Amino acid sequence: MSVAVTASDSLVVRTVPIADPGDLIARLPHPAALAWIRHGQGVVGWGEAARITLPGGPGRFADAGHRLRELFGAAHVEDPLQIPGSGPVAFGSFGFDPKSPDSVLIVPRQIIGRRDGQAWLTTIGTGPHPHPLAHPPAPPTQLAWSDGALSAPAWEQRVAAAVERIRAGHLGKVVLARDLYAQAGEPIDARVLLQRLAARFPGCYTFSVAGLVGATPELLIRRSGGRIDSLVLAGTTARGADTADDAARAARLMASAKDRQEHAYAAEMVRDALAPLCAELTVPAEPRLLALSNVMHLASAVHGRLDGDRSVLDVLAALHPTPAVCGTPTATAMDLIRELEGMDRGRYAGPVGWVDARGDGEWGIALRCAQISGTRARLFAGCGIVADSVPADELTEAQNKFRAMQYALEG
Ligand SMILES: C=C(O[C@@H]1C=C(C(=O)O)C=C[C@H]1O)C(=O)O
Repeated sequence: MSVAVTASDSLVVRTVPIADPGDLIARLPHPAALAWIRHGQGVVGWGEAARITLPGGPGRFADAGHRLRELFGAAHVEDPLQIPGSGPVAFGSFGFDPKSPDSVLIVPRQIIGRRDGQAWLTTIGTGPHPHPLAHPPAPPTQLAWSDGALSAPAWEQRVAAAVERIRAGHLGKVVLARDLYAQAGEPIDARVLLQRLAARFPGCYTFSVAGLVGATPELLIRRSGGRIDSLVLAGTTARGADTADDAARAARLMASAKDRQEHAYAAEMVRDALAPLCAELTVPAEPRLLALSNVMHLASAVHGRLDGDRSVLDVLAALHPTPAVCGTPTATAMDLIRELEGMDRGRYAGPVGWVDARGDGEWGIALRCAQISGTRARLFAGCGIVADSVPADELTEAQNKFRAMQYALEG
């Protein structure tokens, strides 16, 4: 594990209320953006007061909590607001696979937050603060697309292999993903992607952490004081060509035994993982429909009240990976993903979000996203596979999910 504190060993943190800053993304001074925004509310940050990189292992969430308690515990904090997201905040993104060494937490030098009619600015670290650079965002140009680890037909064969394993009784569900590359003529500016995603998917969580940029509909866990919320998604169909087609597709999704089963695996695991941590927990008996501009999902909104003093990172440790992105049983599905996907997911399908010094925070599952490295974007999309899955349909579903980031890059 490495902790690079770039400002000062003991952080100096100051939060002040500010007038409504308007569009948070427009406030980001340069492409290395940190962001977590939904319906125009959330937190954005820039600069690095500290960066914590974590080795792999199932203990990475506990390690992260420990390092942050040390860092924030030693900080000199002035925070008259004392609300979720005020005071010191770390943006984070964890590797999907416990074997992945990619997990990272970044404490920015400056943060702007906006929620429920309140706005604040937090400055972290001593010394001069980086001045907003006059670096206006420019959209990507000359995009060239190519397959990632597997071509579409090769990936369909892997889905067929997964269906065979499921039918043979090895497991109930596995989520298989694909990657896709986009090469641009100039370095890709995350702010353009964030603007496009936030405008097209206002109800999703538009995020950017250490080059991982996307708009996820899936809230893994929000902690505000003792209260927690989660939105479990699994079971997907494309949007219809017109209103009648859309309504017919929605009705088919709600009635589909295959999609209901995919969803039940995920909702039941989230219930079972949260129950021992909660004094109160409500899980709906039936999923409802969540419609996005590219796809529709079956969704279960879960609410609860934590028992005892647990940080949002403690809850993450209990939840990740849910069957929405891994499968059932978890260990068998993780092994099958390693065997069949032919790629390392990196931080795709891992938790992404932020945590403050009180242990409040909001974390989604990093979906509908791409890893940006200079002029290249690596996009990811996956689908839940069960006994009745049809490989060609799963390929179409993955292509529909890719559309979010393809739009972010192409406009
Ligand atoms: C794996 C992804 O999405 C997940 C899988 C879903 C499904 O299989 O129906 C639906 C929502 C997400 O939980 C993805 O978008 O890459």
